[in-house]
Amino acid sequence: MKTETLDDALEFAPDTMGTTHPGLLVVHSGEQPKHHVLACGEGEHTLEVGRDELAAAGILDGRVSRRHVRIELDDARWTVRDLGSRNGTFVDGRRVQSARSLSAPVVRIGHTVMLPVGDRRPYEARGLVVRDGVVMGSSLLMLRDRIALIALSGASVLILGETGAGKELCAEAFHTASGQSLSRPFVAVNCATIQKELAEGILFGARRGAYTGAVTDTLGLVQAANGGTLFLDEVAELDLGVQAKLLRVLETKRVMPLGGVTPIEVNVRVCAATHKDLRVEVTEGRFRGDLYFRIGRPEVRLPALRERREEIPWLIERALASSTTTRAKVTAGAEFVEACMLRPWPGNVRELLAESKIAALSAMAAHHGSILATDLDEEAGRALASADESEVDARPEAPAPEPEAIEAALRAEHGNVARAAARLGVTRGRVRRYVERQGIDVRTLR
Ligand SMILES: Nc1ncnc2c1ncn2[C@@H]1O[C@H](COP(=O)(O)OP(=O)(O)OP(=O)(O)O)[C@@H](O)[C@H]1O
Repeated sequence: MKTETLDDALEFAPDTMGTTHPGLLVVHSGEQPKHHVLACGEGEHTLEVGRDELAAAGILDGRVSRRHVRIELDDARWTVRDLGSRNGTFVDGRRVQSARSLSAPVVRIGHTVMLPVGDRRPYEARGLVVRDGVVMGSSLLMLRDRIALIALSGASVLILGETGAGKELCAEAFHTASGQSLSRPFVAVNCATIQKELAEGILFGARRGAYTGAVTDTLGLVQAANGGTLFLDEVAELDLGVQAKLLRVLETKRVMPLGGVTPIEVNVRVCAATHKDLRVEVTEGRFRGDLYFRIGRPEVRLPALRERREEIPWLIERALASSTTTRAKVTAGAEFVEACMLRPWPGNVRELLAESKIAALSAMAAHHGSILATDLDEEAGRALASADESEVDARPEAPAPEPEAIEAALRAEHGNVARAAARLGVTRGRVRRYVERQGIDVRTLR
């Protein structure tokens, strides 16, 4: 179901003339995160960017030439052309004269990182907000408005999203918008971590003597959330028997602790989250249909970090500011930000925050005040190795390369493990294990 909001007017469907509204989003410059939209002229699809255009947006970058780069959106393809600049144009991390791509590339000129966008209007209208340390680009701001509307309607909500993308923050936003935040409880539980045998006691409580070891009455999480919000993270992992009991609690607004005889009145709002498709879980008999219709609708989808890359420079800044070790001691260089924007981040915001801190420590250990692309761990933010990859690695017909060959490849690739592995035709894991075993410091090869 699509939740109608007043904000839907801001969803910017292509207008009836079929015109697009391309632009360029400056996301980082001069070691600082930015959020500036450079617009093509009305009805135009080409934009030239140089020192003056950036200066007009308040961005001073001495490494950008007066006429630097031209970016064009034509027939759903981006073309990026260097205009004879002194310091070059980089597209997805590689210096180019000209490049064409179907997906929007990461473009770097001088110390400035930019993202072309097919429709600049949401970025202009909503901007980017950092509130209480939470970074919200235009898609998150729209999502927050939707969640607020659902909360006000009194319904529950299901948040779909990958691990680390910020589902719990969305649940907190739901709680706050329900008008329940003032002294009302917000209780979060990760259903994947509850042992099946203990689940009922944990959720619904237990009376003394209900089972061996129950020496006192224990309060369940449902009762703890009474009057407020119960956040059921990874709800698809809840045992089927417990699902039935939870549904009953929600329908009757009464909970019966294990070993109890009198039900207790409870009033909780449920916000559930999962990275699975609950409809498939229902079809395949792992999730109860009746519970799905009670807590699985309406749903909102939290975009993965790679779908909202404009937030990455701001999140890196948050990561550095959140630790006294790194705060005001290192800043993020443009090439580091660019490298981060080119990785898929399967662990989303959680992973980016952690890896930014590690990179900052690496920069500090090397005594440079700016974090470089080479400070980013080779494996950070990359897709996790699949079982297939390890199988390939283990095949007898793929003999391990000689140590000399590995070291030569590492030297040729200046310590870059992924590129050395590609050069040797083996997996990254194999080269990385060799590096670890031999205690090779790849940074000395850079
Ligand atoms: N937009 C954001 N701005 C700042 N920090 C964020 C943002 N989104 C997530 N985080 C941080 O990233 C971490 C992971 O977020 P959260 O726990 O909400 O993710 P999740 O989707 O619930 O993850 P999981 O499914 O693994 O439980 C937390 O430390 C959170 O504070």
